[in-house]
Parts: sequence; C-alpha cells; structure tokens
Amino acid sequence: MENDIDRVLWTEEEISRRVSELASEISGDLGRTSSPTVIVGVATGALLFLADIVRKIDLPVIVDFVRVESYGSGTESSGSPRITSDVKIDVSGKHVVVIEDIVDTGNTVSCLISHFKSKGAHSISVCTFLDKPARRRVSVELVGEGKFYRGFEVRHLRQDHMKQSLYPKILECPDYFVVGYGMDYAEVYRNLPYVSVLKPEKYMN
Ligand SMILES: O=P(O)(O)OC[C@H]1O[C@H](OP(=O)(O)OP(=O)(O)O)[C@H](O)[C@@H]1O
Repeated sequence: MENDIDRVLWTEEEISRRVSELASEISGDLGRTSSPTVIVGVATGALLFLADIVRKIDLPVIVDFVRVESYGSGTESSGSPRITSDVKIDVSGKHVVVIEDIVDTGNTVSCLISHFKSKGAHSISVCTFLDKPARRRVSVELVGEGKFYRGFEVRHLRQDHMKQSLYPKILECPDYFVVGYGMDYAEVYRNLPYVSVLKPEKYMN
C-alpha cells in the first residue's frame, strides 16, 4: 500500500495530538450544559477519527452512526447526498456532534444538519478531521450553540508539507486526493494510520 503514496501529510503522532486538542475543546464546551450529547459518526470515513476522539472526550456521551452516500467510487461529490442509515437514538433535545473525516463541498454535513434539526436536536455541531473550505459549495449552518471544530485545513498544507512532492503538478491542483485515517479512494486505503496524498497515477487517467 505504501508504494501508492506520494507524501504523508500528517503522521500518527500529529493526528493523535490534534485529536486530543479537539476532544478537550469539545469536552469543555459541552461539559457546561445539562442536555445529553450524542456523538454521531458518519460512516464509513469517520471510523478511525470517531474511535480516537470519543476515547478522549471526558463526558458521558452517547455514540451512534449514520450512513450517507454521495461519492460512489470516484473523487467527485454527487451534490445530492442520501441518508441510507439513520441513528437509532432519539436526538430530540440533545446536543448532536457530527463527526466527519472531511468536509469538502459541505453537502453531506448540511444534509445531516437539516435532518437532525428536523428531529428537534437542541444544538448541532460539526467536528471534522479535515476541512477543504476552498471547495465549499454550500455554507455549513450550525444549530443553537453548535460549533464547527476542525482538525486541519487542507489548503494550508500545500506549501508547508508538499514542497518535496515527487509530483509537482499536485501543488497546482486544489483538490489533490488525500487518503488514510478513514479516507478512501475507491474504498481502499482507509486503514492507513496516517493521512497522505495518493500518487496521481492512481486516480488520474
Ligand atoms: O462535503 P462533501 O462534498 O459532502 O464531502 C464529504 C463527504 O465525503 C466523504 O464521504 P463519502 O461519500 O466518500 O463516503 P465514505 O465516508 O464512505 O468515504 C466524507 O466522508 C464526507 O462524508
């Protein structure tokens, strides 16, 4: 699998440090309120991030999952996500924190926010490991005192971490494809414990 990787963007250690920071922030924010908190992982991409962050959140949270389909097996969002598996918890009156591996166009989290709002959630936050604001097509409107937490912004990494790329053309491409730590290309590479850039020949024709 490592032969398919061009550059590592975040190592396991860097990920672990940032996840701890996010977990402390969330624990501090939600620890002050009396409503219960539901942490909702978006399958499949959020699986590693969810498992790591819930172990570091110092609150008695409920954990649940949704499944949303939009990308298929390629690299582009369809723009019309569908919730194909809902939470089993009643989120009415509760704080919902949607856990994502990446927010790209914003379609998926916006769809989930509308969904949980219609179910009467008290507040809705989004916690995404990666954020690609340059590709946003819809703005993410949080609910109540909900907050937007993000681990890293992808855009900022291009200069800091990718100067040594074997593929200089990636630097010109605002939507180079990142894999690992839950993120896939054609359903593969999710189990890499770090986040990395795939060699372009793996996804470009
Ligand atoms: O902001 P957006 O443009 O909506 O993109 C973000 C979504 O895309 C990815 O999911 P994907 O549909 O690839 O499924 P997966 O989680 O199974 O990888 C990712 O996990 C987010 O859910």
